[in-house]
Amino acid sequence: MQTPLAVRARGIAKTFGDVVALDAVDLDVTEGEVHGLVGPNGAGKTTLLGLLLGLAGADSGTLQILGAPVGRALAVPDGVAGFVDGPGLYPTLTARQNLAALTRLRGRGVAAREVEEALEQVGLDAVADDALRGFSLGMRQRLGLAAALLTRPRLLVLDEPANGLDPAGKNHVHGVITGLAATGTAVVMSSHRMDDLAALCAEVTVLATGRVVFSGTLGKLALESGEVDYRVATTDRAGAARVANGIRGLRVLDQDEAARRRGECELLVRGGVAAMDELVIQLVGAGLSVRELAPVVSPLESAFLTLTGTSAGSSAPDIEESR
Ligand SMILES: Nc1ncnc2c1ncn2[C@@H]1O[C@H](COP(=O)(O)OP(=O)(O)OP(=O)(O)O)[C@@H](O)[C@H]1O
Repeated sequence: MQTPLAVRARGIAKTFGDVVALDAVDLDVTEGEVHGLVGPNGAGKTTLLGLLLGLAGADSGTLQILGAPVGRALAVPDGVAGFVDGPGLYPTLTARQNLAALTRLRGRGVAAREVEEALEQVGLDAVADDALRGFSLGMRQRLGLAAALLTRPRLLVLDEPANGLDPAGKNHVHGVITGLAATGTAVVMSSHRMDDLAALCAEVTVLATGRVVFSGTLGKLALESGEVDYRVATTDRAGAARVANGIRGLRVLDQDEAARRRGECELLVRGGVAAMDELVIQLVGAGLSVRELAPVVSPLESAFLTLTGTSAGSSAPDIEESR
């Protein structure tokens, strides 16, 4: 039997004046799945999350949330919780008072014990009686998540939940998200961090200027990376470069200036996974050491840059001449 869909979006379009924020967007999220939304700034992630939260309506297309069609009225659909552009909280109230006020606003009585548990889950129990105005961005994000937890959502929608989080805060947030998914809650979250998505998401949707350019598992996304730059640490750079230059599908790139100054025995090569495998086999066969082989940019990030037509910032290193 197929797992029921928590979100089913088809052909969603949304414009703001001349700006096309979403164009023919499809999205499927199953119950119990953590689904990542990625894309460069302005790709349409927040707009799409806003539609899921009932903050705006689509211009066209169909949207079903938790099995019910979303109409034109703007309201948070039943069973949905979350926030975009940071949670709406009261700066003068304490963390605990904020949670109590928010649950009262939603007309749902919540036992004091539930509030304590939610604060504990996001790691804010020690600062429960501190006023929100002294909270950092990461602490506010965690309190927003605690408020969402209290509604016992079946679909949780989060806009860059890892924003501003220190490692301990990140652990709490990751723990909450995976815990909710394990009990059947669907989570849709945007993030600019591929490592967070890799840690949490089964599937991702990549948006670029309002269009879906990829949807599927992270394994499938990594395959879109094509050629990736790797650093090879070896004891004999010149010898390793000779071997690498003889391998089909592999290019030796100029060592960056900083590494050259440090006198590092590092080789920078560009190629696909098969060419990289061949390099290791041939280096070892030639009696040359491979102390380390690591991608300069992770295959996931590389796939993202390729699919969205963005660059890694610095221009691609020049190709080194064969010796
Ligand atoms: N209320 C609005 N009025 C006018 N334009 C808007 C509005 N909301 C979004 N846009 C535009 O729609 C496009 C998509 O914006 P959106 O905020 O959804 O992107 P995003 O992927 O969330 O970006 P970021 O990563 O920077 O948060 C952008 O060009 C943005 O300027």
